[in-house]
Amino acid sequence: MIEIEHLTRRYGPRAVVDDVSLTVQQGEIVALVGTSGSGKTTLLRMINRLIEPSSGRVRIGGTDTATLPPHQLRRRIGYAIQGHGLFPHRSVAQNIATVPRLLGWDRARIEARVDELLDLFQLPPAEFRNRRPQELSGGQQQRVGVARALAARPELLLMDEPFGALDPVIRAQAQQDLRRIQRELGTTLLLVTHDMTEAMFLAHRIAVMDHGRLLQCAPAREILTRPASPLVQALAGETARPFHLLSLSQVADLAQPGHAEGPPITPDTSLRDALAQCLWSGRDALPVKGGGVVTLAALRRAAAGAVPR
Ligand SMILES: Nc1ncnc2c1ncn2[C@@H]1O[C@H](COP(=O)(O)OP(=O)(O)OP(=O)(O)O)[C@@H](O)[C@H]1O
Repeated sequence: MIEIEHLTRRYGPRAVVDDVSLTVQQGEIVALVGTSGSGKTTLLRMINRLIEPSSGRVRIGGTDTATLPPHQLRRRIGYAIQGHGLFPHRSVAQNIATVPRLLGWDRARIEARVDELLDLFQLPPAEFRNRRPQELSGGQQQRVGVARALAARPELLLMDEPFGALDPVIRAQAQQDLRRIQRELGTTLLLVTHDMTEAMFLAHRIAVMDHGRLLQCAPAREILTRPASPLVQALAGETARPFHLLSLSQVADLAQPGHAEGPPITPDTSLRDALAQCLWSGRDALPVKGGGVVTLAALRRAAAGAVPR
């Protein structure tokens, strides 16, 4: 668990992070979103003390981070940034092994961990272990960056726009990978993103910042249906709101008995994709694999904020 208490960072008279308090539970994903320059990166970097707070406190698993030497703290916290920050002259395996080596793990344990992570990120170890970062695609480099951040099984992973540079297809894949891996490992994750769709897909709660202040921290559905202020509403994207709401639920949540023509849709498809299929194929209902249907009428109700099930 991370407890952020009245955290403030000033540059001169100006507080760029202003009295922010936030608790993140073990295994939870919180996405930090907000206007440009609102203090998201500064808040993230105060957690691993790449930036020192002017006042306030961060506790990780009950320990006040100010009581630990920063280098020791950083070995307990994974950190992944846009552009990956891989060491160009080191192999993939050496990059991933960075923190385990600093922690003095023995060679066999490090090698086993590197291969385990490469497998987890679907990069076959025999093929990728000895490559240099420049011999990888952008998406592969990004996965190695996250694997490196996770290498020493950190209790907490901080990510700053980790998928910002990826094209939409690889980005969607990277988001799915991250969600799967986070579930498998149970890592607590704090993520800065500019992409509200990404925040909604990944996060249990979304923290919205503006001018250094935390305006609201709540599950996506609440941010969309009960924004704390007009600015939160604007940041959540007013025109995209129905589509965001649909993206939060799956066909399985809305399926009802019945029969419909055409190719079936799988129960784990998002309602947003189901709507797209209805519109594109001109159908009023889609059959669901395994039985039942999802109807355009039900999708419309869900898009207007009705909670499925
Ligand atoms: N070293 C510094 N000295 C003075 N001001 C700084 C310094 N670092 C950051 N700032 C200011 O602090 C504010 C918050 O910056 P920060 O990078 O945390 O914002 P952000 O929300 O991550 O922005 P973006 O979304 O544009 O990446 C900005 O106005 C920035 O100009």
